[in-house]
Amino acid sequence: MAAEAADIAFVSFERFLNGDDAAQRVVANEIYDAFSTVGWVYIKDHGIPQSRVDSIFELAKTFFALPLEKKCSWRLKDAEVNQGYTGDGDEANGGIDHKECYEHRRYNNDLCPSAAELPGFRDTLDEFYSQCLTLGLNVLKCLAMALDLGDNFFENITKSADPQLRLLHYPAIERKIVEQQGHARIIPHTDFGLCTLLFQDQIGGLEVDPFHKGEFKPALPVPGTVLINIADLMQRLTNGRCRSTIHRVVSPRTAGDILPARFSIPFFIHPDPDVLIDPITKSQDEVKKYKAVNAGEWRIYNTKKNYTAFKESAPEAITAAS
Ligand SMILES: O=C(O)CCC(=O)C(=O)O
Ligand SMILES: [Fe+2]
Repeated sequence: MAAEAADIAFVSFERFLNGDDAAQRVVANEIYDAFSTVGWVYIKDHGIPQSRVDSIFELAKTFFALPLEKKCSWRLKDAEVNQGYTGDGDEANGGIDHKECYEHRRYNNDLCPSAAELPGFRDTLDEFYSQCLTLGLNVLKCLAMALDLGDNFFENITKSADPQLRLLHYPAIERKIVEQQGHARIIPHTDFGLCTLLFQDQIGGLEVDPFHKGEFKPALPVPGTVLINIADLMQRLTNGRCRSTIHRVVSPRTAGDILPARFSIPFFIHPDPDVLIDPITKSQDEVKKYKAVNAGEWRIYNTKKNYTAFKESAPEAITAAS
């Protein structure tokens, strides 16, 4: 059942972190090449120690192993805040996902287990969050360099941004349940912010459809790397130059009637809520492919759309702006 893996480039970030301006520009162009084709890149030598990443997976295991009742005491209540625990079945836009999540934020973080409830959880996640934010902003700086937007373009639109660090658990489950029509571990979707950092364990099952032809290919786990993918707002902002591509999590392409549990850790970067995402054009005759949208409204709209419980209250205004 081995399938050809998606053609996702590997870029070493060491030359960005320690190199001179010329070395940084080479890295920037490599990243841009990946983002403007498949929309995904593996970054290695990124500066976040593997031991830290491993410790976050351990925290996730501890958290999700708690009784459901306990996890529900931190249940996500408000799509506008989008922080806390989401149970299996509570989130999926147009299908059925078999997963549970915990969302961690830097400013709105009331539904986070306290040090007394889960020692080390908040502090370790806070530290990891800043490491992800630093790496993410550096990768965005690469994009700004490659696109000649001014090196600080993204820094300037993320000053008060409150990205979302997500711990994801796909429980062990019978293969035949996940493989029913309309079901998945996470159904095909694009992410809706600027870009996403994604750490995954060794189980597999993440697949990307790079050219939207319905041909999903595995995006294999590679230790020591982080996957980064472009999301919808970046596609809009770059007038389609960077591609937000469809992905899903399904059964890993291995034998067995029971799928083992899988854990992953995405970090979704969104701009400041008051920023207008208006496509950037490079010449006078380039036509804008997308309407301008307000980043804060976009985030709330898309979050509400995904949560079964909040769906009815999703504002209609943005639907017309696609
Ligand atoms: O679990 C994964 O590997 C992917 C998760 C994902 O695509 C998402 O949460 O948006
Ligand atoms: Fe995703």
